Amino acid sequence: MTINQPTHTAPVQQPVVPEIHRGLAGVVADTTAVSRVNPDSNSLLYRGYPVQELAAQKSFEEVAYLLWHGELPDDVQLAAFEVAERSLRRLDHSVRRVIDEIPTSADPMDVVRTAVSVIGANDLSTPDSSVEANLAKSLRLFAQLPAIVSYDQRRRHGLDLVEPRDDLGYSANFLYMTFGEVQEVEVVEAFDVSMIMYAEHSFNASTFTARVITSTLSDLYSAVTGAIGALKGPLHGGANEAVMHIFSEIGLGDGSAERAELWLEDTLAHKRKVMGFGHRVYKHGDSRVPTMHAALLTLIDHFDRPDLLDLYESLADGMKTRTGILPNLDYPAGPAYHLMGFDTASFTPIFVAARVTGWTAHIMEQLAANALIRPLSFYNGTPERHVPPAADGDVL
Ligand SMILES: CC(=O)SCCNC(=O)CCNC(=O)[C@H](O)C(C)(C)COP(=O)(O)OP(=O)(O)OC[C@H]1O[C@@H](n2cnc3c(N)ncnc32)[C@H](O)[C@@H]1OP(=O)(O)O
Ligand SMILES: O=C([O-])CC(=O)C(=O)O
Repeated sequence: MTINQPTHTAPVQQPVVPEIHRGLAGVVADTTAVSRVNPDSNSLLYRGYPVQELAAQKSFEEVAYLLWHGELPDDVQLAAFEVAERSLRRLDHSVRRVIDEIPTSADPMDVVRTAVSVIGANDLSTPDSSVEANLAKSLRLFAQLPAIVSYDQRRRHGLDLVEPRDDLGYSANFLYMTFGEVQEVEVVEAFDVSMIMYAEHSFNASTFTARVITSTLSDLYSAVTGAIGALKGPLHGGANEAVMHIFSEIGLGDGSAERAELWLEDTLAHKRKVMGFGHRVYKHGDSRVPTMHAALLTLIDHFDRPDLLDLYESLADGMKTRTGILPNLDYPAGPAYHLMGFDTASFTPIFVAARVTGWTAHIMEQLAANALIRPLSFYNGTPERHVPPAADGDVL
């Protein structure tokens, strides 16, 4: 085979390097009406409502409805929504069978990701991306994720699945399915607040992943599955678990403040990151932290765990003094889930159960005015070169 090689020897023009936004930092990629993160006023609005007001006055179910429909439900709409959600809570046998096939040593995020994938594979309406079908799928995932997360925690501890109760609200039922008993109202309320805080946060990495997948006109379950993969990483959702690992490494109890100081000095000296601190968008503190911090204080009081508060505050104070970097939502949320009785590996799956509301709202928004998401890259690899001509007699 003869290959024509270029014969011209014109000087190679060095391409001009365009402005590159690594990590897409500071890039406004699209519009959204789902939420507004304002780092200047340190505020977060869901469909216009401050998240703090929603946490104080509304349930997670009402917030899910708001994110999907753009308005809070009235009493009739809420009653219908609750009936529908409660009717979908039970895990399908085939999903349960697949979970049972996964070793209990698996990362629970892999279990959740797989279970969502199976729900999608079983759903005959998966290819239907109409608003009605996608709302139904969003509700199905919202209703079933508590069963997946709670059952996976239980089986890791050798316990049987607890069937859902349809006389309990979302959060009370989630805790009931995890612990087999109805939890006290302070605990249920703190959990509900955490779900509202975690529900939505504009174009974060996992939501953007969901929007990228949706932009190819793939289905909602595929987009959520991809988003779960993005959330798993410790720079994103995985940080709530990492906070608890740091606490275990430092050790609770007498002298924790001194140990935290030494641990921090060593960590920063080795240029390691302290998980649960810092944020791409907020540079003066995460708008959600005060509300979640208050919920954590209620739990510390409820479970009489001042030791946890000592460590929590000394690490936050040390970070502020040494680096000026403030906690993000994962910092109070991790210890809050620990106090509620969740094992650490369940923390990021709980985040999935909350964020599925925001992800699916964005998926529907993306589809309503779709544009394929496909940015450019600047090539900095080996300059153009050519495969040497084959020697006579070479056989391909
Ligand atoms: C719900 C959520 O997903 S919230 C985020 C959860 N993630 C975490 O808690 C992980 C820890 N935090 C981080 O890694 C970062 O703060 C991120 C990834 C969240 C955002 O960071 P970015 O905007 O990409 O900034 P970047 O990572 O470049 O940090 C800027 C500087 O601050 C430092 N910094 C940022 N966060 C931290 C931290 N948690 N610990 C120590 N140093 C930090 C970086 O080392 C870097 O320092 P340098 O300029 O000397 O190299
Ligand atoms: O917005 C982000 O980059 C991360 C975050 O806080 C979230 O997803 O809740």
